[in-house]
Amino acid sequence: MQIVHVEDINPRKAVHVEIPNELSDNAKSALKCIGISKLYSHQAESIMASLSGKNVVVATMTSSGKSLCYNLPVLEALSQNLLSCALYLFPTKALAQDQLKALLTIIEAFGASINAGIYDGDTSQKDRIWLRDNARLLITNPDMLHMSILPSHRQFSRILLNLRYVVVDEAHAYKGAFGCHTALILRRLRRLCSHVYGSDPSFVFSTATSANPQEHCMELANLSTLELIKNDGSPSSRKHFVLWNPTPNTRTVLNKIQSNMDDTSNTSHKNPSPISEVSYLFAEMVQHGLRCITFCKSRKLCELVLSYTREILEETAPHLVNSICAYRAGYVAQDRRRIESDFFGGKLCGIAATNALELGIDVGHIDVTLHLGFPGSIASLWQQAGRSGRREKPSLAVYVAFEGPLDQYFMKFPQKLFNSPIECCHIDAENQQVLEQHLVCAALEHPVSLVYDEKYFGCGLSIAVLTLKSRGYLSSDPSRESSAKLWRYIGHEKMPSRAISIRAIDTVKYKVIDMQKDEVLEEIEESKAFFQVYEGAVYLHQGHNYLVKELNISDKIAFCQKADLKYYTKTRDYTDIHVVGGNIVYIWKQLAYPSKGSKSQLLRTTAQVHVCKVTTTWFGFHRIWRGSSKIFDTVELHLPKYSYESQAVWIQVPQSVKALVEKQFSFRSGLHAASHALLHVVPIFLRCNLSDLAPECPNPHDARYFPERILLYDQHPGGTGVSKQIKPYFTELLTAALELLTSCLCPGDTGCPNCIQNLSCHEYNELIHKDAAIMIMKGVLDAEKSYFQNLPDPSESPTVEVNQNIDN
Ligand SMILES: Nc1ncnc2c1ncn2[C@@H]1O[C@H](COP(=O)(O)OP(=O)(O)OP(=O)(O)O)[C@@H](O)[C@H]1O
Repeated sequence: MQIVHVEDINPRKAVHVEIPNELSDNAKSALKCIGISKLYSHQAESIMASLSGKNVVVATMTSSGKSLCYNLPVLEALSQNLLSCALYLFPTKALAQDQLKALLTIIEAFGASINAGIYDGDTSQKDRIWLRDNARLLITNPDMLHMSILPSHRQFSRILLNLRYVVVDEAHAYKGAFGCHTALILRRLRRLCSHVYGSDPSFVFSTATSANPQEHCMELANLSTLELIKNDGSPSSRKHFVLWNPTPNTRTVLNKIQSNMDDTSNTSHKNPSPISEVSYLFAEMVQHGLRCITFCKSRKLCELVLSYTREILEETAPHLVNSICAYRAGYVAQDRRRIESDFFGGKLCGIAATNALELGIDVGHIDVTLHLGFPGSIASLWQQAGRSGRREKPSLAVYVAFEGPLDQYFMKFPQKLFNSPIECCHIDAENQQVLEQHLVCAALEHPVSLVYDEKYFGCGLSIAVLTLKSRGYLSSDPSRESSAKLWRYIGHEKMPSRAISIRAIDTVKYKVIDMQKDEVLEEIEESKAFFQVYEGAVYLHQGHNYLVKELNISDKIAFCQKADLKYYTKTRDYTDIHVVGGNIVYIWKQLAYPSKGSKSQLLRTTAQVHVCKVTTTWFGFHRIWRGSSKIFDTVELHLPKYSYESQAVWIQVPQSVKALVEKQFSFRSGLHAASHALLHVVPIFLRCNLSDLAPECPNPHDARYFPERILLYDQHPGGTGVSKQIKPYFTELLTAALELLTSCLCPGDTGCPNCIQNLSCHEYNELIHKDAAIMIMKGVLDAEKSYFQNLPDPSESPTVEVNQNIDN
C-alpha cells in the first residue's frame, strides 16, 4: 500500500477571553460588527501588550486570527489620536490586496476616520499622491519602502512624523537574502524616524512557523526588546496527515480505476509516478466535492499535475475539468487575482499551486491539501498543510513522496517529520556587503554619522563607510573631527536603491508568446528561462501543452503553439564555478551569537574567499513520457551559457590526500559528498538561509578535470556576503562535517539526507561517496593542522591571507 503512515493531529479547543474592558467602545462595537464576541487568549494578550507600547511578535498557528492582533491596537491608537499613522508591510502584493479587504471592513466597523490604502508598484500616480497626502494607514512592501518611500521620505513626512506602529506580517517570509535586505531597510526606516522625524514606532510582527520567532524578529528590526506571544488560544480541527509513498510494484485502487478506464496504449498514467498519483488523488478529491490545494515544488510540476488531473477528469467527470486550475509565480497579477477570487467564491474547487499560495491569502475553506514532494523545510510543509481545516472542520493532508533521498527518508522515519522541531529562520543582518549597499542609500536619505548610526548599522559601520569613501560613494567635510564627521552620498547614480535587487530577482526577462493568439503567456527571469523555453521544449501553461517553436534570444522572446503531446522535456545542463581571484578580505567583527572557537583559532585556516563566476551550460534535452517518466529521445541544444559573478569560499585539497583517496575510492565522489556535508553544518555556525548557498557538484556525465577543492558559493548574482562570513569558520565547519559523517550510522556509500545527500543538489546526488568524503576531510584537517603548527599566532593581524595558486 502506498499509505505508509497516518498521523492523527488532535483537535484543540479554543481558549476564549472576554473582550478587555480597557478597549474603547468603538473597538468593542467594531468587534461585534465583524461577528467576534470573544477574543482568543493570544489575541487579548498581544492587543494589550501592543497598546501599552511594547514591541510584539505573535507566533501562532495559521488562521489563528493574527490579523486582529495588529489591526485592533493600530485602529484603536489611530482613532484616539487623529494624527497617528501606521505602516503595514506585507511580503507580497497579493497578500496586501487580500488584507486590505478585511482591514476596510473593520475600519468601517470602527467608525473612525482613517484613510487606508495600498502603496505599491501597481498603485497609479494619482492614487500615490492621494495616499501620501491623506493616508494614515499605508500598506506597502519592503521593495517599495526601499525604492520609493525611504529615498523620497520628505514626501511622506506627515506619515513618518506621526508613525506610531509598523506592522510586519508573515515575518517568517523574511529570511535569506530577502530577509537580510529587509533587515537593512527596516534599520534605514528606524534611523530616519529617529534622526529626522523624532518618531519611534512600535512594531507588531505576525509569524506562522519558525523555531525562533523572537530572535528572528528582533534581528529583523534591530529591536532590543520584543514580547513573544505564542500560547495559541484559537481552535484547531482534527487533521489526518497521510504519508503516501508511490510504489512501482503495488497497484492501487486508483490505478485499477485508471486501468479499467484506459483503452488506449498511449496513456501516460499506467505506471504509478508521484505526479500521476497526486493527480489521481486530486481528481478524487474534486469529484467528492472536497476543496483541495495541491502544492508542488516547481512551476513545471504544478502545470503537469493540472494537465494530468484534467485528463483524468475528462474521462470520469468532464463537468469538473474547468473547476481546477494552476496558480504560480510568473502568471500576470490580474490572472492571479481572478484565480484567488474564483477559488474563494467557489467557482473553482481545486488549485495546483507552488508556494506562491503558501503565504496567508484567504481563499476560503479548504478540506484537503496534497503535497507533491517535500517542500524544502518542515516549516513550509506545516504552513501549507495549515491551509486546510480552517474554521473547525476536520481536514486531510497527504504528502506524496518522490523517489529522492529526502522524501524516502521521511517515508521511512515519519517521526522525523512529526516530532522534529521546526527549523530556525536565519538572517545575517550584519552582512558587510549588504550593509554597504544600503549605507549608500541611507547616506542619500540622510547623512551618516559614525557616532549616531552605529546603533542601527552595527560595528561594521566605520569599515563600510571607509570602503564606500574609497569607492567614491561617500564623502565628508575634511575640516570636521573624525567622530563628528557626517558622511554624504556623492555617487553618480541618482537613485542608488534601483541598482539593488532585494529579492535577488533578475530584472531581465524572457516573454513567452502564444503564436496563435499573439498573447503573452508569461515572463520568465533570464536565469531560469533556458530551463523552460528552447526550441523543442514542451512548455506548460494552465495545464495546456505548448511546443516552443522558436526562441529569439536577442529580443528575449519564446514563440510557442498549443500542442497535444504525451511527453515533457527536461534540459541537460551543468554548472561550473570559476574562481576569478581577488581576495575578499574578511574583517573581524563582534559576533552576535556565541562562537565555539577563539578569534585566533578561527583565523587559522587556509580557506579562501574569492570572486567567482558561476556558469550554467545547457547541452541538450530529453523527451520523457509522462507518467512512466521514461526517456525516449535525447536532443542536442545550442544555447548561450548563462553566467553571473558571485563569491565562493573554498579550500584546496592537497595532492597527497587526493592520491591516497584515489587508491580506494572515486576522488570526485568524495569531494562532492564533502561539499554537501559542509553545507549541511553551516547553520550551526552562521545565521543564513541554506538556499543562498550551493555546493560545487561535479557533473556525473563529464570526465573533464575537476578542481581539487571543497567549495561553497553564493547563489545570488553579486553574492550576499555569506561566503565571506563562512571563511573564518572553515576549519570548524570541516570538523563538524566530519563529525556528522562519522556519527551517521546509515549503511551504504551514498549516505542519507542526514549526512551527505542534499535535496537541492544540481546533480541529483549522483556520484557521492561517504567514506571518500571522510578521508578527504580528515586529510585536509591534518594538512591544516601541520601548516599552522609552525606559524605565529595570527590574532595580531585582522586578516590572514595565505597565498595559494588559483589554477581553475
Ligand atoms: N476571536 C475570534 N473568534 C472567532 N473568529 C475569529 C476570531 N479572530 C479571528 N477570527 C476569524 O478567523 C479567521 C482567520 O483569521 P486571520 O486571517 O486573521 O488569521 P491569520 O492567523 O492571520 O491567518 P494566516 O496564518 O493565514 O495569516 C478569520 O475568518 C477571522 O474572522
